[in-house]
Amino acid sequence: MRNFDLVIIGTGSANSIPGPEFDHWNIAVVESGLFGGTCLNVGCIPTKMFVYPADIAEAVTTAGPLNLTGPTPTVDWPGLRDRIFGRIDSIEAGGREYRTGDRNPNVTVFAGHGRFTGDKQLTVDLHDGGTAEFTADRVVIGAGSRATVPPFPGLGDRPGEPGENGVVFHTSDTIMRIDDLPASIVIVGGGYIAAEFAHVFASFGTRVTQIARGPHLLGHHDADISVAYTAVARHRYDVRTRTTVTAVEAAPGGGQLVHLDGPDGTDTVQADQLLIATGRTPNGDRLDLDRTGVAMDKAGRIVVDEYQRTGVTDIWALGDVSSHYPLKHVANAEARTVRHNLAHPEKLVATDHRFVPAAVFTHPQIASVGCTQGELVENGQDFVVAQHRYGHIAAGWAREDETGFVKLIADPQSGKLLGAHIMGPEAATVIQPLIQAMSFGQTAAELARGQYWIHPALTEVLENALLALPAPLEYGELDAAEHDGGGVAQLSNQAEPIEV
Ligand SMILES: Cc1cc2nc3c(=O)[nH]c(=O)nc-3n(C[C@H](O)[C@H](O)[C@H](O)COP(=O)(O)OP(=O)(O)OC[C@H]3O[C@@H](n4cnc5c(N)ncnc54)[C@H](O)[C@@H]3O)c2cc1C
Ligand SMILES: NC(=O)c1ccc[n+]([C@@H]2O[C@H](COP(=O)([O-])OP(=O)(O)OC[C@H]3O[C@@H](n4cnc5c(N)ncnc54)[C@H](O)[C@@H]3O)[C@@H](O)[C@H]2O)c1
Repeated sequence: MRNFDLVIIGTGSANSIPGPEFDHWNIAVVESGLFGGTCLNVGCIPTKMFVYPADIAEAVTTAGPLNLTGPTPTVDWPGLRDRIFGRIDSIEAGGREYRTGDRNPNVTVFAGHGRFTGDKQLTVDLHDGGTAEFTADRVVIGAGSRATVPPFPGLGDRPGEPGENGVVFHTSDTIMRIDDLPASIVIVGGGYIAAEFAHVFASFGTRVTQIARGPHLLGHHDADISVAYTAVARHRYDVRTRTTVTAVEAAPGGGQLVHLDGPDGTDTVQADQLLIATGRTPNGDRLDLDRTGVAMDKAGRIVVDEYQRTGVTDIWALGDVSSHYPLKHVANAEARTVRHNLAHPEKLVATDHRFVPAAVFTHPQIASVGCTQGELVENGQDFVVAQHRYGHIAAGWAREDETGFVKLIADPQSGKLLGAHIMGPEAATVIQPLIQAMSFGQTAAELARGQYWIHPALTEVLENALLALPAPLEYGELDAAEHDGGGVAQLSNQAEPIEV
């Protein structure tokens, strides 16, 4: 049986591991799907390529307060879709060609589903019908995750294809490739994917109904953000919270009938398309891990330590298959850790998971880093809070922004930030100085006054929020700091959700 120095399962972030330092190793790369993984093919990149035109359509159609009125843009969906995937599909093909071609003579690509058959022994069910069996000195598992589809009555198990009862549903894997812009869509789920696609379709003029079982959308975010975001979303489209799907059936005239049970009783919504966005499941359960001794936790994630080591020597895991943070920038960071540790087993480095930021590219954008207020209350940790509205800085006036805000949470003793939560224009970019301050140990006061803030840029909303935080020395003397322009500072547990 052939032996490889290294076997890599999955070509998402793990595909960045084979580099010049491993040119003397025989490496097997196993990929069952599209080369480049989720982010490139069905995740971050295509979704954001849909979000950007959606942002423009939304801005144009809601520019009345800026004294701009005009026709609603017409969306050429097939053109938009083909432009996006024309670029992505060629990158996918180029990535596959790069690894299989002459430029990587030490790499063998196996197109098929890999799984363990023994201790560091694997088999691949090849797409061409054969199998490949080999052993490995080292294995990197970067097998990612897949869309979770709940067993709603009437729902089949193959997205994008009619079930026996004629029902067609989509996941994020298939919805971006549909033939036409739907007149109506039901989106099930209250998380990231639902928020981003609801924004895309609502901006393009599709009638959106979003179904969430919790009381608010984006329920894992800081409560002020999820309450405020839910209110904004309700102004844009039909949001049904505390609502569950009881059954789905094909509508007689085409489309789907989605039966619901919510606070006002039962209801049925008919829509051209149905998108299920109810979370993702790590793919470790499809690797026969018990054959090699790699453990998974109760949520199905492969258990790794801070060096990305599984419990089995020389088997590593990274990204969605093992991470508590299923985000591309985290998968990439974990891949860098594994790459270093494979090359320098005597000098291991750990992945820095201290301050993992995330953004939801919906409307308005949302970005966060660190603890939520709810987590701090639960942990009994002391904190101070400050908020500042975009509408109270000049860049917010320019936009007539009425909903955006920054919420900062800080440690009253050290003056360092514990968490930051932003909803508003360019939140994913605006938050970066806060991530930097937290990562490098700067205090809120140092960040606020140790640098210039360009006027009149969006980042002034951070400057004002930072200044609204009580300084560590003032802690205990202050119960509510007034700050010009609408910021508020409050001691622990006194922060009220801001109203929109
Ligand atoms: C719609 C959507 C939007 C997203 N947007 C963002 C975003 O804006 N920002 C962000 O940070 N994150 C985003 N994410 C999350 C991000 O895409 C993932 O966290 C990231 O891609 C995970 O990378 P990975 O390398 O762990 O796994 P993947 O990229 O999923 O790679 C795993 C690969 O392994 C292959 N594979 C699995 N099992 C096997 C097997 N047994 N044998 C062979 N091959 C196998 C799969 O085919 C896949 O190609 C988004 C996700 C989705 C679904
Ligand atoms: N911008 C980004 O960074 C970005 C964008 C998209 C996805 N992602 C990543 O992908 C992951 C998956 O996204 P997602 O939106 O599918 O998951 P999510 O965890 O963000 O949200 C899942 C939603 O589905 C609901 N849900 C779960 N099971 C359900 C059921 N049986 N019935 C009804 N509702 C149910 C949950 O209550 C939640 O509202 C995210 O956690 C995130 O890490 C990131």
